[in-house]
Amino acid sequence: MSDPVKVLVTGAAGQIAYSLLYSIAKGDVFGEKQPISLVLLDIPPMMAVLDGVVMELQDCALPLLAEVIPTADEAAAFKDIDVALLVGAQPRRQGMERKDLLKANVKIFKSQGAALDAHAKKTVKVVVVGNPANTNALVISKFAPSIPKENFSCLTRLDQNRAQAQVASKLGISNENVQRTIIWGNHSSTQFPDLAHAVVHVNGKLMPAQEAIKDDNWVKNDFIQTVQTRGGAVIQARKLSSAMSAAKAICDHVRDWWFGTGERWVSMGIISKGDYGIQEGLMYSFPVQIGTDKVVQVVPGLTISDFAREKLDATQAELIEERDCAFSFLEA
Ligand SMILES: NC(=O)c1ccc[n+]([C@@H]2O[C@H](COP(=O)([O-])OP(=O)(O)OC[C@H]3O[C@@H](n4cnc5c(N)ncnc54)[C@H](O)[C@@H]3O)[C@@H](O)[C@H]2O)c1
Ligand SMILES: O=C(O)C[C@H](O)C(=O)O
Repeated sequence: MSDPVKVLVTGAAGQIAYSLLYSIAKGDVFGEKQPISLVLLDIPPMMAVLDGVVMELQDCALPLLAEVIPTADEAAAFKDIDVALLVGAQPRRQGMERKDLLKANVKIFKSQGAALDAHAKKTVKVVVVGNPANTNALVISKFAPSIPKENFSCLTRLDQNRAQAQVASKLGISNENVQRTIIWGNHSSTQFPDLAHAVVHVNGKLMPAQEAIKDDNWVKNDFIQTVQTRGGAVIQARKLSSAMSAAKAICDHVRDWWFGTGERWVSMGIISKGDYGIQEGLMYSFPVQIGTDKVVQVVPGLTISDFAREKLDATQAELIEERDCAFSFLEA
């Protein structure tokens, strides 16, 4: 067997982690032959709860779980890690937008950026989940200047999965028969879930999703709004933010980064290099393909309609505002 992959999960005593840790430890992400060393970071008041999580992981008697390291110490947590899954942050409650969390949460990512810079492997792959995810990811990348910018991402895979599931449900087909749904921009209610390039298999035939749906009003209104506001709808129903679906999306995101996507397109927040006219340096969700070398590349050459352009720019404008606000808090 190979050496363990060292995976840090922050917010390890929280609700997303409770679903996520089992999937990682049993081999859903890094494969059924890859041993895992799990590092679990949370804040000091949560250490007793974290002890319970550690007991449960032990009681799962999983063959791949080589070691579990619970800690409240950032330096110890980031030491020599291969993968950082940064979940730990306040979740939003009913009536809040994700950017309302900015003030509390950006400080966490500044401090963790310094720890990442000082202690992690330079090849570390970073996925930010804690909201507002794009801006937190941008903050941590700035405070970890020795880690290549390409190694930072934020989670928009949950939005992609939501979009895929909405289309599957509309057409009465299975989820695997819907491909190339795209999420552009911010993991917020300004994100643009885009079906212009999506394809579906219906009755054994591959066709553009919009041709199969035959309902432009649904594509341009109901679909977009449902995906944009799905996180809020879950909060309203559960009184807690999404956790099971978020954990599943994190697994999808990391597995695809680790092994590559092949011909599939997936959406993830990455630091813009200017593709599709998006300001360089912003953490923006694009459709990407990932090679077996773990290199992420934006899908090139997509036609952007006037309708799409407006949406791409609106979510970009929100990200610029969030970025400026985050850095003003950090400088204050
Ligand atoms: N990007 C996405 O798609 C997506 C989806 C769902 C939730 N989220 C976000 O993920 C975050 C976590 O959600 P949750 O439901 O697990 O919340 P939760 O409140 O159940 O758990 C968060 C955990 O983070 C811990 N924490 C707080 N500060 C920390 C720090 N500095 N270091 C380490 N741990 C810290 C808390 O003690 C808590 O145990 C929230 O910000 C939520 O909004 C993002
Ligand atoms: O919406 C939230 O605040 C939680 C999460 O980001 C989600 O999309 O479910």
